[in-house]
Amino acid sequence: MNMEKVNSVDFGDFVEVFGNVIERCPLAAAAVRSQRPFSDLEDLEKHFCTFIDALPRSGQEGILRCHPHLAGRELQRGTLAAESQREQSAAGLQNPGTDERRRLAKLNAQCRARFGFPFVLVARLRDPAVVARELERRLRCPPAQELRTALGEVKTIGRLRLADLLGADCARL
Ligand SMILES: NC(=O)N[C@H]1NC(=O)NC1=O
Repeated sequence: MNMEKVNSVDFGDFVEVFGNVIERCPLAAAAVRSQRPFSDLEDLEKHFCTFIDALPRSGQEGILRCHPHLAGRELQRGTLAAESQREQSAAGLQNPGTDERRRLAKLNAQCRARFGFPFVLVARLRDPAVVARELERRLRCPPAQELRTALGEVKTIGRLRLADLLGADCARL
């Protein structure tokens, strides 16, 4: 898919295609579309980042809360959004060993209790042991730092999803 196409599709198609660049947040795509025309992938990505940065803290936390748990029940059931299912499966999180599953569930619960939102991390670039180690490290960080880290991960997940959509000849457009 080229940028000419991205810039010319109608609102409904744009939101349909880019509606999960930020997990379960089609509002981001709806807002970004008004910034057309986009010059290239980086420009489009920049507008998604600007949308996130402009939100009040409550909105940024809301974005994080829209993310499914890493290695959670939805992944085992196959009910995640297609992108999440692919990313978490690529990290080997679908079939972790029993100990690893317990460890991740405990870390997820501790994160929710401490920060009020789930851990968000670019799953496809890591494996289960690295994910668990990373979560243990982040659990000890101050809340403001964890919010910044998690939003940085959301942006990277979004950049990779955009690259997938634009790199592939998107059949939905
Ligand atoms: N919680 C969380 O990080 N979820 C995700 N990360 C990722 O790369 N895909 C996801 O679904």
